Amino acid sequence: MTAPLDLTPAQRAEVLVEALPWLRDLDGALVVVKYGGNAMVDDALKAAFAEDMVFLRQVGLRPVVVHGGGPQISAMLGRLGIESEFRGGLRVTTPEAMDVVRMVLTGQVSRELVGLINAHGPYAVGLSGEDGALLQAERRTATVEGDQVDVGLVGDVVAVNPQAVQDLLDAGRIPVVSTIAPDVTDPTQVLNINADTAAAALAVALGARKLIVLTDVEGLYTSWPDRDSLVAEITSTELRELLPSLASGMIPKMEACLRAVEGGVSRATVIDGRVAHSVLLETFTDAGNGTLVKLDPSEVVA
Ligand SMILES: Nc1ncnc2c1ncn2[C@@H]1O[C@H](COP(=O)(O)OP(=O)(O)O)[C@@H](O)[C@H]1O
Ligand SMILES: CC(=O)N[C@@H](CCC(=O)OP(=O)(O)O)C(=O)O
Repeated sequence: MTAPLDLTPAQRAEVLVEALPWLRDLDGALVVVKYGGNAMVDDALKAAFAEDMVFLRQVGLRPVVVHGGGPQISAMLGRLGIESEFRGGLRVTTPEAMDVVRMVLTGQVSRELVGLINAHGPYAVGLSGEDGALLQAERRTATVEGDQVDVGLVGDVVAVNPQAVQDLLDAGRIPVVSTIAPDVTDPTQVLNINADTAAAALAVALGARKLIVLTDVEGLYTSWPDRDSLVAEITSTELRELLPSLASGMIPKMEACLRAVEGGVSRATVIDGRVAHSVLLETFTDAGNGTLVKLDPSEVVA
């Protein structure tokens, strides 16, 4: 590996020293990292993401990866000639589409991430919400212009049994979670769970210190697509007010951040997965990046 040529030795040392308080503060911290399908666009970026997970693990954090794969599912559905549409940010999931969702998430996206991480050693183990009864879900509707609409086999997580993930963490592994979950009323039926939603539920159940959501945009824009409206930090109260005005893809993402901080996760951030090593920058530098969601100070229970 070559050293960055545009930094002097003193500047390089400065970067390392800047990480020290963060390394100290986050020693042993459980961090849920949601890797969105739109941020998995480029092989070099995916390899950098895998390196970041191994880095976190190596310096004493406990990363849990929850991956998406929306564009990858859409591509496979297209190849198979199965129509698909999103309503209120959620894929309308027929039984036929559900088979494809499960196949792509657990058989393709998870396998690829596990392979990239394990290029560094035997760290990653893939599991879905079905494994070890990790997740249970119930069917949900989507909100479209204030109305509740049926989106088929789509669920919301209602119960998490985090033991399977804890066991892997205790064994020094990096769990890589695919967001398929059995229906709580009929465990033989699986449901398609939005990965942002599942990541938040898992972060809360695991008592995570941080939720980091990687996407393909710099962060949250309060009046999208006005490029001047990017927010560095937002409180839960401000976010609750803003949520109804948000557009499709950002709704589940920001709802997830809100749900995480309301559930006791100290920090939830949405960061730009198109930037190589964005997780390291977010975790170990003072500037951070993206949008940080924090519980309103008035809501913090002492
Ligand atoms: N207010 C907003 N701030 C930022 N991005 C927004 C906003 N509203 C809509 N978007 C869109 O949401 C997209 C991210 O959501 P999505 O495509 O579902 O990502 P992912 O695959 O990472 O889950 C961005 O690329 C952007 O086009
Ligand atoms: C219900 C629902 O919409 N599920 C998503 C699951 C994958 C996902 O969330 O992927 P991203 O994080 O890449 O968007 C879907 O079918 O696309």
